[in-house]
Amino acid sequence: MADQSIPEARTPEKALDDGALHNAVIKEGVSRRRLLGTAGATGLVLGAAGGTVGYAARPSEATPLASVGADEAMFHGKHQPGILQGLQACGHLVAFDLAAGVGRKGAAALLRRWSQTARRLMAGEGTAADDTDVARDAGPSALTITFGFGYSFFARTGLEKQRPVALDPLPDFSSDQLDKARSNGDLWVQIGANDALVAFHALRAIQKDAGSAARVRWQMNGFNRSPGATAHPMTARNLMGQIDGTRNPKPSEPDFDRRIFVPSSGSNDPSWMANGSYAVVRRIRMLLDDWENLSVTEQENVIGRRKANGAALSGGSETTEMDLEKTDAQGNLVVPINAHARITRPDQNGGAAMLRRPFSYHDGIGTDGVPDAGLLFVCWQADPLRGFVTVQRKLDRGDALSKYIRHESSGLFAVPGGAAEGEYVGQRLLEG
Ligand SMILES: C=CC1=C(C)c2cc3[nH]c(cc4nc(cc5[nH]c(cc1n2)c(C)c5CCC(=O)O)C(CCC(=O)O)=C4C)c(C)c3C=C
Ligand SMILES: [Fe+2]
Repeated sequence: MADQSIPEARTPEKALDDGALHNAVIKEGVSRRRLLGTAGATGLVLGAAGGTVGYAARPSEATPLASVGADEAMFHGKHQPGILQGLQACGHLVAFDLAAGVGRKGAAALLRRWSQTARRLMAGEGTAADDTDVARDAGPSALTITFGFGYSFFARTGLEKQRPVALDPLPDFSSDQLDKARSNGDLWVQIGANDALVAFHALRAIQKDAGSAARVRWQMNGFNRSPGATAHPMTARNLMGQIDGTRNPKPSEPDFDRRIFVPSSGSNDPSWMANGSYAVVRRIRMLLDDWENLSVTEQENVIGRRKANGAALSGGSETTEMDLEKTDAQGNLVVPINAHARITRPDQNGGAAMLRRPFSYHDGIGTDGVPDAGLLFVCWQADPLRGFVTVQRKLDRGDALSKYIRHESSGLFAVPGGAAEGEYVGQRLLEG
């Protein structure tokens, strides 16, 4: 897999090797305002000089835990941040609906405010006014803030002609048990950071910026493993204990851009979506009591990969190609015919691929008496019909995993390309 791993030590603007997804646009540096003159800053400098430092052992005085705070993702760029960066430890997904009468002008003003806040906070600065101080003393901590538009945004702002066909509502799937109140929305914001206070600070700032122009429709909070928690960078695990993300498309693959990002020309998308991507967001509850009642062998047959190391059941290591034809002594397929990792493969789905970049969630015990926990499944693609929908249709027809999960909410959002210097996100739509 690779690697939804979160690297432990980074050099300035270092692009990680192919496996890593990807802090390619993360640069290491002491945040101007927050860290200067603090003990943390010293730790960071030591960390940068020291190269890779394993955190598996008990932290020593030289262990630069504070280096996590120094990681900074760029707000301006070809693509919005929060798509190519490695998984972050904390996340908030939040959808907003515009207030009645706000219209295109009000929406433009909101996106301008949000972009200014995102740029400042991602650089480790405070908000332009009335900062809450929640992230005071912390560095940027790899904060990313990503903005998207839902189907309903376009009618509310009189921009129907600019609505991409790709935003047409997702089809119903037979296994869906969706809560409409926690689905879709006019606007979507994804916040991720490697520090919980930094992420919360950003969430509050975005909410406050919304003012009376938009109200929160739904919000979900998630998490991933903290950077440095494992002895070496590795693919993330989910709450079922599986290594999850192994076969994500990699930026170095020749067709990566074509699969994940809308091209500048030659597609059916409106020009304002150039270099953008479509995010499908599904809150997927894991039926953990049922899952944990299975033996490890049964669990591995559901996925088609080993739980310990993510290797395909046909053998090898995590990155060894799965042998779909391999049979055991009795002639049975070693990777079961309905195993999740078999039937989701691009070569079983007409080439359909997506970049999965999820957060786990846990909201205590549900009213049904079992954990309200699972995956905030976020996947990115240039065309959701060719990506998510194709694969989910297949899963709906017979995925061994479906007995152990429940899709509880859904969203589809058009995420425009990154803002150039001096621009705000979505400007080409709102002022085009
Ligand atoms: C419609 C798309 C998908 C949904 C929904 C989905 C849910 C889901 N998946 C896991 C765990 C794993 N998924 C793995 C691989 C995998 N899953 C999808 C798509 C969806 N998953 C794809 C496209 C792939 C990769 C296929 C390939 O290219 O070979 C794996 C195996 C390791 C890996 O490659 O990541 C695991 C484990 C859960 C728990 C889940 C819902 C809660
Ligand atoms: Fe999956």
